[in-house]
Amino acid sequence: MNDESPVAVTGVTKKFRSATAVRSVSWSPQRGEVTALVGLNGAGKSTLMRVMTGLIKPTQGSVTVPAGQGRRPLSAMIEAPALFTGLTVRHNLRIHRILTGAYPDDVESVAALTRIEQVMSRRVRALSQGYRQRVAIAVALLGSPAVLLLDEPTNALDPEATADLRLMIRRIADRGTAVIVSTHMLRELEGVADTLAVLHDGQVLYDGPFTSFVGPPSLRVRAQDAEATARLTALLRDEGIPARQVTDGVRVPADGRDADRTARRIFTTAAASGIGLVELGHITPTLEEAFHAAISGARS
Ligand SMILES: Nc1ncnc2c1ncn2[C@@H]1O[C@H](COP(=O)(O)OP(=O)(O)OP(=O)(O)O)[C@@H](O)[C@H]1O
Repeated sequence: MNDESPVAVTGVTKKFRSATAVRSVSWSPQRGEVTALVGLNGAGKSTLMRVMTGLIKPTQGSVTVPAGQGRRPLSAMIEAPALFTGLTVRHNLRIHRILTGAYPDDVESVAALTRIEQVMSRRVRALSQGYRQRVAIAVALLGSPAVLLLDEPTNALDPEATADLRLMIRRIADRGTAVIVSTHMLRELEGVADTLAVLHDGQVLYDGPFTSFVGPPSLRVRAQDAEATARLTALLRDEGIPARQVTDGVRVPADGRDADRTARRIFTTAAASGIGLVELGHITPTLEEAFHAAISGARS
């Protein structure tokens, strides 16, 4: 764990009687960053979050949460928000303020951060799903937690409420909290999350910058037939071009300004050897392609 990580997960495995939900996960989300914890249904996201909160004990490994230096060390919203639906929003916040030992001023500051000031006097049961979710997050923010875990917070939200939530998550992280948000929808936190952690079958397959996950663009080359494709791949490699044969042709990494020059070299090499090209174009992998590639790599 470094100075920037307010929580460290070390070698955590969680076994249930019939399933291993989390396998040897080591992970340390960073202060001031939004981390998207992405995985298919059953990948182990909720279990990992529950272990991080201390709700369940790991079978192996440990979770270290240093003292919060005046802040609450860790707070979470997992499953349905625990709100008193017959009470007003302000009353809910005041009760949780006392339960968490937060400062009285915190009630107004979390209300401002989650933009719920205009519903403070309304009963929770009269609120829309989007506002209930905001109130639940406001409750979780009492005491300025160093780490905030949100488990599938956009479930049941409409697109507008989801967009609001994305902005809110960013604002919270910008105040120095490590915000970890689980979702099974890869694109949901694109543009908001700094870091992506891909969980599959209980294991972390990728943990790094969100923007690096898809990898660089490449050139897609298709020759007239399989024999020509294999020959072209070998010729390009002889020329020092890192060509890779794939099922539908040849891929050549091609980033930025070099891409056009590399494309011309491929064209010239093919023409000089009498290889007919059926296709030569740029491709940028999508998030989904990168995700499926990561998962199928783990399966093989
Ligand atoms: N209390 C439990 N007892 C037995 N098995 C469990 C328990 N909790 C989770 N599991 C199993 O552990 C695996 C991971 O479940 P988990 O709920 O952590 O995944 P998830 O990524 O949060 O999925 P989802 O997106 O569907 O909520 C699944 O196979 C699940 O059936």
